[in-house]
Amino acid sequence: MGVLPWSCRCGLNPSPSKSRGAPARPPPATRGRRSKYTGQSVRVMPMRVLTVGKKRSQGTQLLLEEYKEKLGHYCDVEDTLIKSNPKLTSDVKVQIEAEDASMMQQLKAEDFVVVLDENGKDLISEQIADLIGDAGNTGSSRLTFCIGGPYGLGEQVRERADATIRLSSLVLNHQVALIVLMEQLYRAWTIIKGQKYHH
Ligand SMILES: C[S@@+](CC[C@H](N)C(=O)[O-])C[C@H]1O[C@@H](n2cnc3c(N)ncnc32)[C@H](O)[C@@H]1O
Repeated sequence: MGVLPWSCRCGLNPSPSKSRGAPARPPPATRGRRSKYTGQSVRVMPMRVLTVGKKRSQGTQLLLEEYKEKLGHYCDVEDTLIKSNPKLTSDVKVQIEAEDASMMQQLKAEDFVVVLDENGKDLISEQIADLIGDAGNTGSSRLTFCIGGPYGLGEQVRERADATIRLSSLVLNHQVALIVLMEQLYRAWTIIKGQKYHH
């Protein structure tokens, strides 16, 4: 059987025993389950998630509340919904610029800004824990995550980013991205605290 066309690009092969390429990630048994901050005291900064969008679905809101409560055991968490397409324009460029300006208004100089983008840096969960710990050492006073609307984030926010990360190589709906991010932030804190959630 020939190698599937996508296997060389992503490093995965449907039949690992016949694979010639390196796997995209190390197998779980060899992956570290700890962050460099596991078991250490980390400066706790409030977290905020900025999302561009319209009214959230009930399901998203329920899950969001659940993760806000879980995360709230470790740090203050705030979520802010930025109105999508405030100018009600049909020009995509104008829409992105208006959403970009609204998001920039929310960002303060003392924010450590993490932009979520499907082309961002690929992190494993332990590295999200590292990111939280590292951000606490920068002198920033708040950790802010930015999720774009249907056409993504604008130039100003992208340039303001202290880090740009991705949650998957797939493009996610902004509500899905929000929930995945919240779960990963909760997971990251359990990694820092050495708790049993992550194994
Ligand atoms: C529907 S996506 C927008 C996709 C659009 N192609 C773009 O240029 O960003 C809405 C937002 O969800 C977030 N998002 C979607 N997929 C993501 C992924 N795989 N990793 C991280 N964030 C993602 C990003 O913040 C993105 O701006």
